[in-house]
Amino acid sequence: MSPAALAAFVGEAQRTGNASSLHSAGRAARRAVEESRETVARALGARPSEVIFTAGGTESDNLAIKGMFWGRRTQDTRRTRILVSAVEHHAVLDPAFWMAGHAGAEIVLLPVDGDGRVDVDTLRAELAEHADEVALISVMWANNEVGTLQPVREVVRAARPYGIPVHTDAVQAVGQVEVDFAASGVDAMTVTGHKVGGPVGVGALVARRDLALEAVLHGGGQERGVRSGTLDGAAIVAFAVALEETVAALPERAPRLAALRDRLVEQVRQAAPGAVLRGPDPASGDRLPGNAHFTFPGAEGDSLLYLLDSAGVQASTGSACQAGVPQPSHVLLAMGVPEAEARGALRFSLGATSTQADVDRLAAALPGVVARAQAAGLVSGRTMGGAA
Ligand SMILES: Cc1ncc(COP(=O)(O)O)c(C=O)c1O
Repeated sequence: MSPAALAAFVGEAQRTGNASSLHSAGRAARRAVEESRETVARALGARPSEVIFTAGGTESDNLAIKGMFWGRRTQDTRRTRILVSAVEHHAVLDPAFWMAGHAGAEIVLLPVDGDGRVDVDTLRAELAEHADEVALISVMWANNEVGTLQPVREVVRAARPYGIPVHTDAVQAVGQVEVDFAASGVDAMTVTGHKVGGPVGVGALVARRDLALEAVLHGGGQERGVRSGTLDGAAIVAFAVALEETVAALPERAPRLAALRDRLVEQVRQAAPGAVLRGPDPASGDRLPGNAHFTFPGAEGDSLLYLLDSAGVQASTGSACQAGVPQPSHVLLAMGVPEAEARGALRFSLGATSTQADVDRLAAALPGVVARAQAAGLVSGRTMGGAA
């Protein structure tokens, strides 16, 4: 957490009032929450009344997918289709598929190109044929694995003539690129605290007031009745402080991160000549400035991750485990990366505290780490090209 966010968190946590209570301590807590709502709205180009506080990105995505589906379905029972990009985070994909199993939804996965960019032509074709059956569209602002910036405005333009609501998961985008809710034209947008220097376990769904959105959490009727539960004032206040700070620092940070990322890409290519950069060309401007993602032929992502960790470098594979077995990333598979290559994936994320020294440490460790991971791959038989 950023020092300012931490200080705000601690200060607010010492308050005794509950933001739903009417006594003076409660009213003071309520005021702090409402000021934070204004701050969050200002930072995201939204109105305060559009900000629904939640317990983070996963909850916001679940509220968007389930709440928009039910909201639309209630108005028109023919609307059973949920259109989502094939590279969404599991916090979007899993509620969508859950709705298929439990609420009669039909999921249409929108394909992506080799850089992970959603194919808007497929979306247009789908809408031309089935617009009356579509409940909602969800396409993320930026991909969390390969950093691809999605054509969200084009998605909105395609959807608007049919009046179909669009949700975007902007968890990764906020603080890395300019995000303006009103200008984007989307109907709902997910953000989370821990990606902007705030606490974990807090976030928001920004949603237009005229969006049909059913509650997922029922109870005390907080947050305009769509998200019941006593508000976590300390987390909300700290989230607002961090978000404001992060957005204000964007003009300085984005070019600095992009330059550092470009050097990282260059140094990784020199240190590991077989490494393949995945996602858009950094020079295209279609990629998050703080993201670099590679596959390393013949190596397992998990081996690379653990070996780098012991060299003091933290990276992420982006893939999930099922029954203890690492699965290749659905994002890379959707981009057409062969499964064997997708197994050797590593994502490097640069943030506010990243430095050239971090990149140098990675470059110094990489040749030995890749050689050891490839040797381990040979032993386990999980090598590129399916040897053994
Ligand atoms: C794109 C995206 N969506 C949703 C989430 C989930 O957010 P949270 O961890 O706040 O639940 C993440 C987490 O990193 C993410 O990267």
